[in-house]
Amino acid sequence: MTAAIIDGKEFAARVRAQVGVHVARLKADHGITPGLAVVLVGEDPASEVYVRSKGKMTLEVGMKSVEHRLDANTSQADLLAVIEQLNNDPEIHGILCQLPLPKHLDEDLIINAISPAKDVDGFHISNVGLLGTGQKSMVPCTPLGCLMMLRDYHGSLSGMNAVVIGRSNIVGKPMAQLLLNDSATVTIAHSRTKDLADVVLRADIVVAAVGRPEMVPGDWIKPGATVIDVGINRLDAPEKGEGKTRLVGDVDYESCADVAGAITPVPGGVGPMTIACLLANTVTACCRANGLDEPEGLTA
Ligand SMILES: Nc1nc(=O)c2c([nH]1)NC[C@@H]1CN(c3ccc(C(=O)N[C@@H](CCC(=O)O)C(=O)O)cc3)C=[N+]21
Repeated sequence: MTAAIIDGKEFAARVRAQVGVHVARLKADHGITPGLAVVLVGEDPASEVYVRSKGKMTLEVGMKSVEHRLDANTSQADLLAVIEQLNNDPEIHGILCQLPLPKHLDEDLIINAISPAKDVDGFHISNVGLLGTGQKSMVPCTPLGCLMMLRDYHGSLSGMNAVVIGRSNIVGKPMAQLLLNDSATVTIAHSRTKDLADVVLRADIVVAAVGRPEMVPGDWIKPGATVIDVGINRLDAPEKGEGKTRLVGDVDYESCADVAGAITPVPGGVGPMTIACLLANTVTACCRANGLDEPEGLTA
């Protein structure tokens, strides 16, 4: 078998176009421009790529984009003051504080200082609790993007066996909640899981989110299964020339694509969907903040 490629880049462009329609409508009918603020503390190469791409796309869909770049040794009090200012700014509907933060800052405390209504990452404990109880929340962007692609490809996920590899608060756990809310049978596997190969072999849907380059080989994949690769790992690629790198996922693409029914590539899979869902969340947050009906199909 050769897997169908789930084109996240193309799907994300469609989501952004939808977002753009809603932004235009908010402006024309209500005089409101959705605004997204990104807070970046210090320099992290993974965050840099993301922030640049995100800022460009925020403007492309017609939203207001604000960036706060703070020094790596910014104090917790100063960072909290910036967040408080954004919480109180009526032109800002979404706030994203780039993770990871420098070690001297308490990540949980900072995330929970963001107003839950503006928490477009969906990391605030209040949003985590709402998602876990199946209530309306802000849904983390990466799992939301994965869910959109899975629903689009399969229609219903009801009764499917889904295995999520990875138990992070950012991807693994919320992904499992979303799959469960869509009535899949969900297993969360992780570094201590026994007989991981056998667990993954039972899956109709595999979501790999461990951050270990190419760790899932094709012989762990049930023939015809759908493979969603969340990993974005940068490896040295001396064969491409001195100092060159290449991006690989958490699954071994070649061998998995031979067995799977469908697979997301890296790059061009989950990554672009994450950014599109950030924009979608910002429009959703803006509508909720203004008591307006929120767009359909842009959240879980
Ligand atoms: N609070 C917070 N929320 C985040 O969502 C968050 C974060 N912090 N910190 C950093 C990571 C990283 N991240 C990426 C999103 C999209 C791509 C992406 O679009 N990647 C392209 C390739 C980009 C390239 O060529 O390097 C792709 O997969 O096709 C990458 C990385 C979000 N993050």
